[in-house]
Amino acid sequence: MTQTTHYFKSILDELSRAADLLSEEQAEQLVKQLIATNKIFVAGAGRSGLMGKSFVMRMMHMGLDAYVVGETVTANLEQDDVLIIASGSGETKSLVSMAEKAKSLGGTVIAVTINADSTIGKLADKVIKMPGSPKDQSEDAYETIQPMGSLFEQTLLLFFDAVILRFMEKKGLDSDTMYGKHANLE
Ligand SMILES: O=P(O)(O)OC[C@H]1O[C@](O)(CO)[C@@H](O)[C@@H]1O
Repeated sequence: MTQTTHYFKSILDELSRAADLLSEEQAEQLVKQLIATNKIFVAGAGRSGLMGKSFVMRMMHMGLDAYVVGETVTANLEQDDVLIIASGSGETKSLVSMAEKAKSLGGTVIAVTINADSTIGKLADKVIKMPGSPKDQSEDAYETIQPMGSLFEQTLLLFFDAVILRFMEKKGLDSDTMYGKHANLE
């Protein structure tokens, strides 16, 4: 095994441990919220934002009215719409302001974060706690061989994909029906 494939397996081990630490109840609440909500917005900075984008794409494939905050084409957040904020630290400044704005507009804020006691965690109506180490690992005891927020960002991607599968199960969707909404001008 080369060193790179060895690292690959170590990352998988870390993700496997992360799966055991997720809350089924919090995940189920998120799925229920997606079913009940009119419009869904997802925000995140940097790599956390990239994972959020992939989640929005699948929600669109499932027929949900979902948007990436900051994209050129997005709707307006209205009363009772949901804003999902993905932030490992829960302290990214632009996302703190966004959470405050969404609350002032009557939206429901869901924080997906490592740090439930963070500024965004405290502002949120609901917190989905992710295991892992925040990008600043200097004072964190969680063990990972990966730099900064990598483990959180990978966990986020897999968690969101698992949420998609649960939503599909509840709504009787399959890959064929969703493929009907796949981009066909690419
Ligand atoms: O998830 P956070 O803590 O809001 O940080 C945002 C982003 O900052 C980065 O460290 C890069 O600037 C990314 O790895 C991370 O996704």
